[in-house]
Amino acid sequence: MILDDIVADKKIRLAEQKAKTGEDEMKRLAAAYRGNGHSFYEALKKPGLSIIGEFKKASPSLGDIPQKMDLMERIKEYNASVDAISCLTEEDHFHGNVGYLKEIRGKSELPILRKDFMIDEYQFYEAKTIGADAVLLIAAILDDAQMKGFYKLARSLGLDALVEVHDEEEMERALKLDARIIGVNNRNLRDFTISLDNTKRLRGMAGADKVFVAESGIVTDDDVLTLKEYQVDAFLIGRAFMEADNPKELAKHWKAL
Ligand SMILES: O=C(O)c1ccccc1NCC(=O)[C@H](O)[C@H](O)COP(=O)(O)O
Repeated sequence: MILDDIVADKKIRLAEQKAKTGEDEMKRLAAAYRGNGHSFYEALKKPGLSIIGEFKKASPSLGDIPQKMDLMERIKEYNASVDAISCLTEEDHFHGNVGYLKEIRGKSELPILRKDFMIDEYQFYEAKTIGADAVLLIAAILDDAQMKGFYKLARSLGLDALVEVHDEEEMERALKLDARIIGVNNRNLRDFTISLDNTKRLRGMAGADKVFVAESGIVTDDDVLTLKEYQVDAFLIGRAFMEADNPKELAKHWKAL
């Protein structure tokens, strides 16, 4: 399965990174980081639909994604239309980089989600040093002890955690964790098929006190209207914005639907 390959490659990258910047040094840098603090949770929790606009250059399901505009231009579009930004920092399968997130941080006051495969404490300290406000915890690649430890670490660093689930069993685990932001991924990570029914099925399991995010496969007006009916707090949108000539107008249009 693709997740196994991604995690295996991530472990190799981590070993290389730690050889360059040791764990103690990364912790020191995280403690020394002075940022403005942008609340991912508050940005999604506020009344009305919130949109997280993603920046990605490639993905396993899409391959290389043609870039309609440079990153600077995209940041301007997102600054004028969305509520938070998601930046892929995974190198091997999404062609992401922590450098992109740093660039976004320098040019945006929106909260930023570090979209990566978080499997090691080191990445949380690094997320802090690059100016991220939130990290992704994917239930499918973490056991309960890891989820609990990483969630606690993220919060202790002042980072929010978007806990991503795909099915009922993973949702139960996210609820046991008492995660305050839960995302349902509509993409089946085995065959990459999309089903918005995932959000429909799982929405009821999370109470109204949770910030509920619908992730992936949101491309058409119908998708947006369907998901709005399910009372989600926020959408995470990658492909549609990457393919749009004018992501700002698209985000505004979808909010107004
Ligand atoms: O997008 C993939 O192919 C993928 C494969 C394996 C693990 C994760 C994957 N995507 C990460 C994401 O969560 C999406 O980038 C994000 O939800 C936005 O999705 P979309 O709007 O469909 O681009």
